[in-house]
Amino acid sequence: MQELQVNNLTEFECLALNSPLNLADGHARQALTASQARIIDDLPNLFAKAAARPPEEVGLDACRAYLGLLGQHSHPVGDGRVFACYSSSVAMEIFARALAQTGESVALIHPTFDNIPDILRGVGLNLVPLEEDVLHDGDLPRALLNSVSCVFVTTPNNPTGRVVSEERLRALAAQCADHDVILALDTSFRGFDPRAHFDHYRVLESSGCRWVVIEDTGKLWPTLELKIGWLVTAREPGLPVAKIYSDILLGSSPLVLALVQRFAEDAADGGLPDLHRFIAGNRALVRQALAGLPDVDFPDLDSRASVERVRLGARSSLEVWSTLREHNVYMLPCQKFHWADPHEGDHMLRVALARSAAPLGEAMRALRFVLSTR
Ligand SMILES: N=C(N)NC[C@@H](O)CC(=O)C(=O)O
Repeated sequence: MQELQVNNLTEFECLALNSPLNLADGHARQALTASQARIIDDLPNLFAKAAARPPEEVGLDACRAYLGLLGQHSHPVGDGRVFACYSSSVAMEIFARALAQTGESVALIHPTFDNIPDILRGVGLNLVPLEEDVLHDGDLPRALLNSVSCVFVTTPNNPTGRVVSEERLRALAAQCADHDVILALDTSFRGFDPRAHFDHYRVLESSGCRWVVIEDTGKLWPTLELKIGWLVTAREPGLPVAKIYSDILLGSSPLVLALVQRFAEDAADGGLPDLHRFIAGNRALVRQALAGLPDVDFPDLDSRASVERVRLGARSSLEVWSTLREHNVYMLPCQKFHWADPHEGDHMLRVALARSAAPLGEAMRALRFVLSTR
């Protein structure tokens, strides 16, 4: 069989897109709840209302609803430094292009989803891996901060689910201020973990550091990729973000913004705790389905994110992935999360949890079968 050449995690995810047993991407693919289905049924009305209002108003209401849902009350919405993009990756590309005009090196959390290092390298930036334990254990080394123009952190991290605490964020922002290093946060998974709902913007705005935050509505709700990535900046980020945003976008769809607002309001009305219980139930299903298999365990016991890593002992994640594919079941081998040292991921898979129980259960039975025969 011709050797399959897969260049990044998203290409692994593309291979899975048409399978009913796609547990590869971290996008929300569970069934709509009843209240979410009512919002979708109301789309014609949403369309008419969004069309009749000034786009800026629609955007402000959507951002306030979403960030307010997640505890981000000190967000600078309305201050000309919140940029709505079609996705968080578009927001990241705009940030990366702006950053590349002012600096050369970025300390990037390791491991993390590989489209982040790929986007940063794609604009010519050099990357220095920032191991999670180094990030979480205390102040960053001065030598590191003196060698980069930006520290880029995914929190909660993907795939580990580790969250930067309020105390750690305050200390990290203070260090970045002292060294005049930009602090960038990708908060795409924040919706799943209440530990990430402290007011990050209050901490950042009072820190004195230059900062950028990328918010992503795309991981929470099954809206068929109708989502917004917000790029939010400090008052004076020292980056041409507005200029590069205008090079790429005039703005995002008022209909999508209005949809995000309605889903955020539904989440505030009990939907978010329900979602947390749903993901926790799926995490328990995964761990129960694989219980008792020799050398199989779960490295991220404290994670609340909508993904779960499975450690496979000496089994090769690529071989397991290939065998699962023969059963039309897809997950993610973890090598490419370890963008600076892929072998660290040789024996781990990532399972997507934002899926309905039936396909998740069927895929777990297939995974248990494959692991029990290796
Ligand atoms: N632009 C890209 N590559 N999008 C894929 C990304 O959203 C998937 C993801 O983040 C995850 O599966 O965890």
